[in-house]
Amino acid sequence: MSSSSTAVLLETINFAAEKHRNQRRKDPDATPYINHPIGVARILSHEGGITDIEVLQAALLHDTVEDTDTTIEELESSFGPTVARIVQEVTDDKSLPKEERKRLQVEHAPHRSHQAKLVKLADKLYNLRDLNRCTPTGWTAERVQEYFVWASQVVKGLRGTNAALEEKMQQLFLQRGLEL
Ligand SMILES: Nc1nc2c(ncn2[C@@H]2O[C@H](COP(=O)(O)OP(=O)(O)O)[C@@H](OP(=O)(O)OP(=O)(O)O)[C@H]2O)c(=O)[nH]1
Ligand SMILES: [Mn+2]
Repeated sequence: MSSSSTAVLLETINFAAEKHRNQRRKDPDATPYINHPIGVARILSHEGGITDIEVLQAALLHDTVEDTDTTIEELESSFGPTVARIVQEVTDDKSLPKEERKRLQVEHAPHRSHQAKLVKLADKLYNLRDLNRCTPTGWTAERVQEYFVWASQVVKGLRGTNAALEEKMQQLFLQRGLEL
């Protein structure tokens, strides 16, 4: 890695950490939210073999627009049009009802760019592993299983994106009695 890409990644991690500063995960320990985007980028790099820095940056930033006051314009001026576009592609429209948002993820997944599909895949892999690690506060076993079922529908539309990540995802679905 060149020294400039190291600096770019640190700039990106710092931006995400500041934006998610006051957010926590839904697990009983209320883990800092930033653990999730860092883990998603790490899955892409360490397990998916991804070296495209803009994909790794988009992974670090992927929940900033959906879950904080960050705008796409802000991402574009700080990190450029490609990173901003990938984050836009993986951002749900929070003004829509939840059921509609979930349905649109399934419908749109096959039409996303390759870079956005990579981020989506790693996001789902992280969240499924997190559900196996511990149940979010207030979630029943049925809700956890429903998340797995829905995630398998989304991941179906992401097939052919990254063999290593899809193989690991497949194992998790099989453990739940689901086919991909
Ligand atoms: N498994 C797990 N998820 C947690 C936890 N804390 C926060 N989350 C977030 O919750 C979202 C999944 O919960 P849902 O109830 O289905 O979605 P919602 O937040 O939109 O209501 C994921 O958002 P997302 O990353 O935007 O992905 P997604 O909405 O595309 O699934 C995930 O990152 C946790 O402790 N465990
Ligand atoms: Mn996420």
